[in-house]
Amino acid sequence: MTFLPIAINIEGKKILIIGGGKVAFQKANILSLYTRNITFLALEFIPEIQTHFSDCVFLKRAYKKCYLKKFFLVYACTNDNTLNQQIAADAKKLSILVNVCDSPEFCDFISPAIYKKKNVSIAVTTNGTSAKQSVFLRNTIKEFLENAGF
Ligand SMILES: C[C@@]1(CC(=O)O)c2cc3[nH]c(cc4nc(cc5[nH]c(cc(n2)[C@H]1CCC(=O)O)[C@@](C)(CC(=O)O)[C@@H]5CCC(=O)O)C(CC(=O)O)=C4CCC(=O)O)c(CCC(=O)O)c3CC(=O)O
Ligand SMILES: NC(=O)C1=CN([C@@H]2O[C@H](COP(=O)(O)OP(=O)(O)OC[C@H]3O[C@@H](n4cnc5c(N)ncnc54)[C@H](O)[C@@H]3O)[C@@H](O)[C@H]2O)C=CC1
Repeated sequence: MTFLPIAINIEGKKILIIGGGKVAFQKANILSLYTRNITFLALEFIPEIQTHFSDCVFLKRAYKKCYLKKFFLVYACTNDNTLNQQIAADAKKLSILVNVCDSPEFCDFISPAIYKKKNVSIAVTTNGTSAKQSVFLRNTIKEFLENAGF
């Protein structure tokens, strides 16, 4: 796997999160540092998502390929590994960039661990190999910068 870190323009672009559990909530929380243009599609949503993202769009239904149309980025965050891989295959056919929460090798892009302050974003990735290490490094950098008065 080789992932190039880039910063992508999402102004006016719609983002779809498929899944309504803890991982979907985590992805949405990070996305919401940048946009509220988020649609959730799942059979069930945890209450935290419904409370914190009440201004977003909710589609309570089973996944079908046709729902991917018109989205710029898609996050496959269901608890069904086969379905997540199917979503990745469907997105690729439609030339939509996809993140798959349980299979880095199927990701067009991965989610870094982010520290954001105003226009500055510091993003750490491990090329998809260890989310835990990314989180540890992000937290260490954040603490360092906060202690330095940034
Ligand atoms: C490849 C990637 C794809 C992607 O999702 O984008 C991926 C994949 C996987 N994560 C797994 C586990 C966990 N992930 C987290 C948390 C985060 N994961 C994130 C990113 C990424 N995770 C991408 C790589 C980024 C890189 O290159 O380093 C963060 C940084 C950003 C975000 O999600 O937005 C976010 C922190 C958000 C924050 O704090 O801000 C925690 C909780 C924690 O550590 O705090 C655990 C439990 C750890 C434990 O308990 O051990 C598993 C095993 C699943 C299983 O089978 O159980 C896989 C699958 C696999 O690796 O095969
Ligand atoms: N990348 C990451 O940061 C992490 C990834 N994971 C992986 O993420 C997966 C999801 O974890 P959780 O959010 O905790 O799961 P969860 O069980 O809380 O939520 C799963 C969601 O998928 C939805 N879903 C299932 N089948 C569906 C279908 N056919 N159509 C539409 N929606 C459907 C459910 O309605 C539910 O909202 C886990 O299986 C795990 O492998 C786990 C931890 C961290």
